[in-house]
Amino acid sequence: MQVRFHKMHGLGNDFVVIDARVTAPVEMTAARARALADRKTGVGCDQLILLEPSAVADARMRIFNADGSEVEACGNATRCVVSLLGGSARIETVAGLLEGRSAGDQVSVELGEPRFDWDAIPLAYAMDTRAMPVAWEDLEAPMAANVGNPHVVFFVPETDAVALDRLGPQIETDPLFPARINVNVATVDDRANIRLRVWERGVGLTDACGTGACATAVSAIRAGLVDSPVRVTLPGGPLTIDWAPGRPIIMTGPATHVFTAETDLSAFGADARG
Ligand SMILES: N[C@H](CCC[C@H](N)C(=O)O)C(=O)O
Repeated sequence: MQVRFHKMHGLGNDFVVIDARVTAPVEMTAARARALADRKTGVGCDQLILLEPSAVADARMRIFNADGSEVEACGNATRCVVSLLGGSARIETVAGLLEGRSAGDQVSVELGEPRFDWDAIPLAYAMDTRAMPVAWEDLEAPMAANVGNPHVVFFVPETDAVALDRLGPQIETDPLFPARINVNVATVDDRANIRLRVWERGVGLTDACGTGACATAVSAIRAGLVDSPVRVTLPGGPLTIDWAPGRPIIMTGPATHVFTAETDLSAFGADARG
C-alpha cells in the first residue's frame, strides 16, 4: 500500500507523519512502527505519527515511539501537526483535546493541566512527587509529573555532567514506574531559564522533548524555582513554557517540515492480520 508521509521535526526531535484522514485506513502495529522508525532499515524517526479522522477535532493523532510502543502525548509532534494542518488546529489524542496555533515561525499548543498525584504519574506506590525518596547513583530526590505522558524530573547542578545514556534506561524501566517513564535531567540557570536533557521512554536520548520540557517547567514552577513563562533549552534548542496552577500548560516552539515522500507500507512490518 503506497502512502504519502511528511518528515518533520521539533528542535531535532523527528517524526514520520502519515496523514490517513483521507486515505484508506492505515493498519499500524508496533512492528510496523518500529520498522518505519528504524534509522538503518526504515525511514528513520524518534516517533511515528498517524493522523486519523476524528468526530470531535480536525484530526486524531496517534503516537508510536521508535520501540513501537503507542503513547499518550508528544509535544513536539503536536506542534508539527498543527503546522501541517495549516497553522490552527484542534487535535484529539489519548491525553485529551489539544488546541494549537501558529504565530510567525512559532507554534503554540495548549497541553491540558499537569497531574502530580503519585497514582496519576503513575508510580507503583504512594509517595510525595515533589521530592521522591529514591535515587539512582547521584541522581536523587526527583519530582514527577504527568502531562499526558509520564515524566520524572531530576534537578542537578550541571545536566551536561550526567551519564544519562547509562542511567536513563535503568530509570526508564525501574519497577517504580509501571508504565515506564521519560527521564528528565535539568539545571536551573536562573528564574527564567532551565537547561534540559531527556532520555525518552521507548526512544532514548533525543535532541528535544516537548512534554519533557513541560513536565520540567511545571515541576520547577510548582517548587518555586522559576517564574512563568520559563525558557527550557534542550540540545536541539529552546521552548517556552507558560503555566500556573489551575491552568493548562502552553508550550511554544518551532515546527519544521523537511520533505514529503511516498513509501510502500507493505515493506514495513506485517499487517496485524499477519
Ligand atoms: N517518548 C514519549 C513520547 C514522545 C515525547 C516527546 N517526543 C515530546 O515531544 O513530547 C513517551 O513515551 O511518553
